[in-house]
Amino acid sequence: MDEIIVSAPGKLILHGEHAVVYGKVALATSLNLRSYLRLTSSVDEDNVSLSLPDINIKKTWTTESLQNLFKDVHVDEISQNCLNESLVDVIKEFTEFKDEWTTRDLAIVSFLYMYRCIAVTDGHYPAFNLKIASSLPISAGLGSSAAFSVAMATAFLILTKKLNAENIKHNTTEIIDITENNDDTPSQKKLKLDTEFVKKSSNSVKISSKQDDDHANRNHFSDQDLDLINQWAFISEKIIHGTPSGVDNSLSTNGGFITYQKKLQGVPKIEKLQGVPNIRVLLINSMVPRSTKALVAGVRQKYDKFPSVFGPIMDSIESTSLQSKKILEQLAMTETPELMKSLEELIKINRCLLDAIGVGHKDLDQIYRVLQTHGLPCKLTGAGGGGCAFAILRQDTSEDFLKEITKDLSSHGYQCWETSIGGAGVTIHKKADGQYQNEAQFPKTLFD
Ligand SMILES: Nc1ncnc2c1ncn2[C@@H]1O[C@H](COP(=O)(O)OP(=O)(O)O)[C@@H](O)[C@H]1O
Ligand SMILES: C[C@@](O)(CCOP(=O)(O)O)CC(=O)O
Repeated sequence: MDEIIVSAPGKLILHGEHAVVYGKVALATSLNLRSYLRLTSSVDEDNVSLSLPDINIKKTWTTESLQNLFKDVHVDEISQNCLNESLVDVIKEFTEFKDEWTTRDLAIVSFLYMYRCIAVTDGHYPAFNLKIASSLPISAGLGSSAAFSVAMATAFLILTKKLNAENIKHNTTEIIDITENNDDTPSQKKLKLDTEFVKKSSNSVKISSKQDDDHANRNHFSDQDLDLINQWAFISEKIIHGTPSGVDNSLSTNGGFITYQKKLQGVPKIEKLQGVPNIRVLLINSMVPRSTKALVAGVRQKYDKFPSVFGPIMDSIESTSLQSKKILEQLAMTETPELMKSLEELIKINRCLLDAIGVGHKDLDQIYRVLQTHGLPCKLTGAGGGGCAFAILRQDTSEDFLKEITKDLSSHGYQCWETSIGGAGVTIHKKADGQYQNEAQFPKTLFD
């Protein structure tokens, strides 16, 4: 069957979570865990179907019902630059989760919003099946919502040919769409899907890490395409999160290593770091689910109550980002015990700062204690309140040492694994020899 498959990575914030919401610099990198989106032509050609197996959601709407829903929305009210709150309200009313809004429900609102704003063009409502399945743990601080948003924005932009035309060959797969009749025949209009991208090395995104070269080779978006994807993904993040800083979607779009700073006015400052060393990272999942939206709102409340206390803490968190960035740059030359020690010290310091703003959790404390007995400092990553923590491993860390740590952590019910970082951002998976590139990494549920 004709299809589009795209994927977008999760992220690891090394330093700067929460502070980044207040305009401070964050230091972050992409993960090798990704969310995969598969868009196929609809068997029942009047339907739009959404399948989100990771959060147990399956929904189908007729294109006619969606047309009715959005009949009063004017094109000039739609833009990737700002969230249309009244459109969100219309969708919330329609989806019937009227009282208790969970983040999970907001995935549907975000889908319908993006469908209307990107997939509908010239009053034409396309029918299709869309599925998103992730190898990322959801709501664990690794940016699953951003990966979800980036993958969705990209697929809709491809579907409607809104990405840089120079980059796209219009000769590949096709999807059947019967909602628009040509002449008097109840005909099927064939909508071309642009799944073949021509390599354009002059403006393709630069991957700063030495790792994950196969991902890097698949990424041929222009900077302009990436900006458009990122802008739309940010809108989706706003629906799911409320007040995101934009660091997660920027990283999921671009991949690699970045420093990110939100500006109160104007575009955020994103610096792509080049030549970052091949650092080893251990990820630990506390298995405690939490909501970024609730945690960010909780910090905001306390910040507003005690600005003179929270302001300097946010400044200090920013300093951990900036100092660590400098160390990473030095590490690119050579790994010395002193530099590794400084990186570890900053991790310990920031962990205390994050505790001070109230985003710790007793299971995270337990993880810190277990790793400390092995001499490994670690900190939470993402919004905290549970979710994931990470530790940086020295290059000579042995397998036996890692096995011991894993055993210790799993005896407390925590998962841990070494992960590779700095890989490619949003990627289109093309078929070669009857197989998709990196198909082995796709979650099984993508094809169920
Ligand atoms: N694979 C997915 N399928 C469906 N929804 C997803 C998926 N990944 C993320 N989401 C959306 O993002 C939300 C999780 O976002 P959040 O709480 O910020 O956690 P994270 O730290 O993983 O980004 C989910 O509740 C859902 O709305
Ligand atoms: C806490 C914060 O800095 C990061 C949240 O990351 P995550 O959603 O927990 O993956 C919020 C933000 O940057 O929007």
